[in-house]
Amino acid sequence: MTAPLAYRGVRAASAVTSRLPVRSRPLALPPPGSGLKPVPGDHGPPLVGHTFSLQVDSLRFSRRRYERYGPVAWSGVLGTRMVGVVGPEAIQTVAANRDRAFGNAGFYGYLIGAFFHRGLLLLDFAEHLHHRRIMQHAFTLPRLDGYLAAMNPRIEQGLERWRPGDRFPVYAAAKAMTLDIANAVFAGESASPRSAEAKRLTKAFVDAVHGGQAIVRADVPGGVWARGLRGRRYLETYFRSRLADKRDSKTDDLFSVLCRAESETGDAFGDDDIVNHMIFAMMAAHDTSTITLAMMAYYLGRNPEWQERVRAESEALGKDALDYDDLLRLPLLDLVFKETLRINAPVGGLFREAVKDTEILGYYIPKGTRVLASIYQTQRMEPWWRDPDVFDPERFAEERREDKSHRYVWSAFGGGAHKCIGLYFGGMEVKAIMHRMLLRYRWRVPGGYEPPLSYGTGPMPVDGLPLELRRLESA
Ligand code: HEM
Repeated sequence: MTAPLAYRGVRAASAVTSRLPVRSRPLALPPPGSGLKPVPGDHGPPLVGHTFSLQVDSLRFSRRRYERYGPVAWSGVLGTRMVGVVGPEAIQTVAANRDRAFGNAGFYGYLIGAFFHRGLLLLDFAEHLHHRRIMQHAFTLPRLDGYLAAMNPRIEQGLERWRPGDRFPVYAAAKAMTLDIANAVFAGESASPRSAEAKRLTKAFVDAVHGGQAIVRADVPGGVWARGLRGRRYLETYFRSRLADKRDSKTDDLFSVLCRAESETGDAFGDDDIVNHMIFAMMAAHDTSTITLAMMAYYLGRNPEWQERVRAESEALGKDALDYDDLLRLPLLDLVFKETLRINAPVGGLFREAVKDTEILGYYIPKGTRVLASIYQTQRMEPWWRDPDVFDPERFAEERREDKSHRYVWSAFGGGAHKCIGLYFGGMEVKAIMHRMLLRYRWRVPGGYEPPLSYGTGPMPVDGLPLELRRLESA
């Protein structure tokens, strides 16, 4: 299985642009007497800047930049100037946002606003808090238990459809399964995943997600952006046309729950809010869980001793379909989950825009500056992690707890007001699928294979991620 043509094209472009000379200069001069330092950096080649290098080899690019400029540096990326910041202190400044200096609407609006406008992550300050308080009610423990119960049969049917073989594309299979789960558990779509209705919904959704990752960010007919806009329009029509029924229904899918959700003060969502939140939440849940599941399978394939340990733990539980409480009985699986998210954070960074003049680690950040707080890079770099490229789940075990060195050294779910609202949902989904996968299959990575990763919102495999998958004798 080879990487798609588009990815190979971007890699070739990166090989060219990364060799072109660049001119370093400060982003902006700090106010005299402020004691602040100017942010160093360079735009990169005209127009494209460092877009290609960041997309095909984000880690190498960031490590080099760190060596050259330190923890705060600016670059030209995706048609804009962006300050990248690395390290737990810098992430904390941005995520905790104590001075209320960083807003989400500006940079996220620029990147994905055309497809996901007024999603929770794109709201700011008081309005964000108001919406979050209502949405929180869709993620309580009893709700999670209900979602898991609805998920279990879909997981079983999905795994049943897998055809083991020497090059089983686990990323593609995980994507099909999480999309099917999203249709059922989020949208409450009862149609079979093979029905025309479910396929249309899935396609619209996938197109909208891809739209946000387009390099050519314009409505060119037939282009990724244009397909994304079409997908968004379909999703709006889909959810809007079902709203009245959903408001009357008592079902337990997220769509229905959001229609009924109320904050402590009795506030509820209007129709537009529900449509916008549904589209965003499905996006936020989907690629993140899919990448985590596929990469977890990859690391377990490369580390058979860990695969056997977590399989033994799952077998000892003695049941296929998990309840929410069972997750506590799978501590080794939790270590593997955390380590996978450390090595391969699917949301690689937090995108913000300064809403007033401010500073990060003593560097001057003028109002309007776009900032990326780099989670992926921080989780993969010394001095914050020992042997950062080594898969070592036990670094999270009670005796070691390497993640305790700083509150933000492991921040795969972000932090502060916008911390992932679906973190327990995501963990539950990934673990429930992996648990059943361990009971049914054994797998390994074909000799020497390493997945080519493209960097969209975070690192993701581009080739389907082939594994040698075999059914267990006893399954
Ligand atoms: C392994 C899976 C997941 C990872 C790694 C992840 C990661 C993240 C991160 C890092 C953020 C913060 C982004 C920022 O501050 O800029 C975030 C926000 C968010 N996530 Fe997740 N996520 C995952 C799964 C989910 C799931 C399953 C859902 C929904 C069920 C979800 C819904 C959201 C929403 C709605 C936000 C915005 C929260 C806000 O702005 O208040 N995520 N996620």
